Amino acid sequence: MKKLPLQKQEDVAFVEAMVQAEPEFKSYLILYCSRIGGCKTDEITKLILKKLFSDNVAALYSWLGAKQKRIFSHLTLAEIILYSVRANNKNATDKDITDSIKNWLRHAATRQKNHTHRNLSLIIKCLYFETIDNKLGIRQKLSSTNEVGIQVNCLDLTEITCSSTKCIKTIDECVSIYKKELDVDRLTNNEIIQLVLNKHISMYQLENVVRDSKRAVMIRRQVFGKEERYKNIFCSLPIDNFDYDKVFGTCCENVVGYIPIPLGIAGPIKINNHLYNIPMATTEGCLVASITRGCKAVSLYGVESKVIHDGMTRGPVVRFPSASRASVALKWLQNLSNFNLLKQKFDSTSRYAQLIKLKPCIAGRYLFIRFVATTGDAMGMNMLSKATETSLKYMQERFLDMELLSLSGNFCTDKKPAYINWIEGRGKSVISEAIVPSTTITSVLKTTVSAIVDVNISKNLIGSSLAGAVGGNNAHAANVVTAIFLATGQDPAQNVVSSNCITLVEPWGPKGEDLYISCTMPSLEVGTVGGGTILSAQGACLDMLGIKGELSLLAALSAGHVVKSHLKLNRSKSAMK
Ligand SMILES: CC(C)(COP(=O)([O-])OP(=O)([O-])OC[C@H]1O[C@@H](n2cnc3c(N)ncnc32)[C@H](O)[C@@H]1OP(=O)([O-])[O-])[C@@H](O)C(=O)NCCC(=O)NCCSC(=O)C[C@@](C)(O)CC(=O)[O-]
Ligand SMILES: NC(=O)C1=CN([C@@H]2O[C@H](COP(=O)(O)OP(=O)(O)OC[C@H]3O[C@@H](n4cnc5c(N)ncnc54)[C@H](OP(=O)(O)O)[C@@H]3O)[C@@H](O)[C@H]2O)C=CC1
Repeated sequence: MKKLPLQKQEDVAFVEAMVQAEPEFKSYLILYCSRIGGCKTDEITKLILKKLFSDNVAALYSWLGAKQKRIFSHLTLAEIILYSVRANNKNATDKDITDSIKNWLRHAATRQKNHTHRNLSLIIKCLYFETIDNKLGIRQKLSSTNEVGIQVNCLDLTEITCSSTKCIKTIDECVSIYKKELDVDRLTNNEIIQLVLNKHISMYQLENVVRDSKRAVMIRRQVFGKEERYKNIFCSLPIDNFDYDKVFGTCCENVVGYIPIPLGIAGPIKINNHLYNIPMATTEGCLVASITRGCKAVSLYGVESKVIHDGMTRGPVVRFPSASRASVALKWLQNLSNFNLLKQKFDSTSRYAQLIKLKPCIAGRYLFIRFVATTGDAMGMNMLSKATETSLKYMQERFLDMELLSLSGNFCTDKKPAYINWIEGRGKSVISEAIVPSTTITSVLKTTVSAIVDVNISKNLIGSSLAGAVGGNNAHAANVVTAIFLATGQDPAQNVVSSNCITLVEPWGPKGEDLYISCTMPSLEVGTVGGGTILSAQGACLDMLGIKGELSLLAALSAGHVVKSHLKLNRSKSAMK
């Protein structure tokens, strides 16, 4: 077996012999190389070179044999590269391509020195050869190759099939294969695209149909890419190095790639005597710097933080024939033994969700019931929805005239500003406090206690109240909440309610030279299991915080960051001076 990238001169000699002896193998390699991708000529060329040659072997070559190296331009592989690059970019000239090759070969020795283990060898089973050569119509020719087969990445092999610009089968044959066998293993990507374009397969069902998430994403991109206006879009949208299996059916539909967001680390910050670094995904320059300065400002005494209440909510709306019937149901709900009956039903739906409270509210013949429950380490919205639905079914057995209008009656309230969350709390209710010594106020924040207090009163208290803000008595809690939510796989839309925060500051100490600051956040909707936390990058950020399975800490941490972020107020004040 040989592996790509080729590691030794003997491997190169072997493949050279193969491509010269087996025209089909040469075509196969061209297809393989032309699907490696890239946008500009230099990038395409280097990606191909990187897939084919290790730095070890590349260091033995120069384009024309200079420095007594082997002559790369004499290789049939060089011809294959030129051909494959042009297949990607028709405008690529021989000079552009050879310049890229020369340059890449020239630096091989340095790369080799710097990254001895960088070689990303792509391994797969020879089994795929059979599938692929069938698809390409090469058939048994490569069976001899199997003994010596080059190992390549199965995904790349799949790409090869899609690279074919023509359909080998007619659309009717494709439909027949798809319908009869209900799988598309025998179809090339291009043939599947034809099935999508002809509406035999829904775009969003590709994962189910091809049973290979990455292949589905690639096909979808190609379908969209057929539209002139999207032709160049996908060059800038990454596709690789992402676990699409985790996404499908859980995090997103109709997936065509992912959006990279810069991830910064703020801190460290001391919360309840532990030091944390804070992962923040943001595109707002200055934010991480601001939070890091805030963390520095409270580093002497650290932050004390507590979760004072825990309860995720779902508030359905039901309707009765009359207000008086609705009031009977209201009374029924207020009875403790009925609560316990409902709780039994509610709790039976999950190992973790536990009903702790019901808050009914009546408006004419409409009854709103706010179910409040703890949800273990999960944010809990799906759990609440499932458990609430089961509880309501039980209630409907008691109240045959009860009509369920909506499982969410906006009395929850999820993803909308609402006083009920501000007053009653939702998710984790967290308080955090810190003391900033006078010396820090001067040296790190470069302002005064009175200036900070002044800004906090005028802006966060008076200004926000004049504006009629709900939970907006702060400077930029949403900045911190959202950046941490994105980094750690929380539901980003829940920044609306989670950013509720009131920041309070006072002069502190015998002479009032120090600053006391607190942040109260009644509705942090966070989890360390479920939702986007299952994705590996987001999981890694949770690992950085060391809080998987210890949710209260995340809540505390978020609040702690906000404490720090609010110290940024001094900066505005300085600027005003
Ligand atoms: C899931 C559906 C769409 C099914 O809807 P359905 O009608 O059962 O599905 P269908 O199989 O009959 O398909 C109908 C069409 O939906 C689309 N469709 C169907 N499936 C897909 C898919 N996989 N990917 C992409 N598109 C899809 C597609 O256009 C399809 O037409 P077709 O192309 O087949 O002719 C529907 O039940 C729905 O919209 N549910 C609501 C889900 C939702 O909005 N979730 C957001 C989270 S809830 C939340 O965050 C806030 C909340 C709820 O708490 C706020 C509150 O308090 O109100
Ligand atoms: N449905 C809706 O209306 C809304 C849904 N969402 C979305 O809901 C998702 C989050 O829902 P959520 O309910 O948090 O997550 P999940 O739907 O992923 O539910 C959590 C799952 O993890 C299991 N679990 C395992 N270990 C634990 C543990 N230690 N603590 C808690 N649960 C554990 C639960 O078990 P078990 O099965 O025993 O409960 C449950 O199956 C997000 O994707 C969010 O975007 C957001 C807003 C509204």
